[in-house]
Amino acid sequence: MELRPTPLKDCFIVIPRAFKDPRGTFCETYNQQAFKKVTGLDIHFVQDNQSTSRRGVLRGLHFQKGNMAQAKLVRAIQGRVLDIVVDIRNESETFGQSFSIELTAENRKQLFVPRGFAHGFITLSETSVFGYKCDNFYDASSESGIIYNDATLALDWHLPDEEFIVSEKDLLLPSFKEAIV
Ligand SMILES: Cc1cn([C@H]2C[C@H](O)[C@@H](COP(=O)(O)OP(=O)(O)O[C@H]3O[C@H](C)C(=O)[C@H](O)[C@H]3O)O2)c(=O)[nH]c1=O
Repeated sequence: MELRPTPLKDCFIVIPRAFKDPRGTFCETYNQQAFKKVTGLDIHFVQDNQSTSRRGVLRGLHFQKGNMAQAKLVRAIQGRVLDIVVDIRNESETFGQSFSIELTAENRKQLFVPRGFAHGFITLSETSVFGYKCDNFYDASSESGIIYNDATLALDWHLPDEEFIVSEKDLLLPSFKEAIV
């Protein structure tokens, strides 16, 4: 498992080793021992999620507040997505900064998103299957988020606006400034 840093504190990229042979490819997509060895983190993931989307579907930016905040290990199981995270930890040296990365089934890249980050992704391929591990359970009452086109963050989602498919719920998300108070 390879570890690569990102510009955001405590957020990093992991790339599991792939074993290729004439049949195809095998990799351990998650191994707690290997993850702890390369990251030094003793994370106890308790919930796995999976969503399927078509090109242009933009999910996020989401986070759970307070004690129900979730660290996530996210990846593209099928297809190609642009994944974006924002550090919303007031005390962090990278507070308010964002990072984006293309996650694809082919590049096997996974992004570790620590607690205190907002997370979202847009599907760039015709379809995507997106999988992620969470270290805290879903709690609807703790859900919050940031509108995807927040002027302060000015995020680039890599597709033209007219291609975006956003849920009614996400269209009502607050601005960055409203969300972090
Ligand atoms: C997240 C979640 C949702 N649900 C139910 C609630 C809704 O009835 C339905 C769809 O939920 P939602 O529209 O919030 O799904 P996404 O827009 O994909 O949300 C996710 O998208 C971004 C990218 C994230 O990082 C979050 O993990 C998560 O919020 O699944 C559950 O039962 N358990 C869950 O953990």
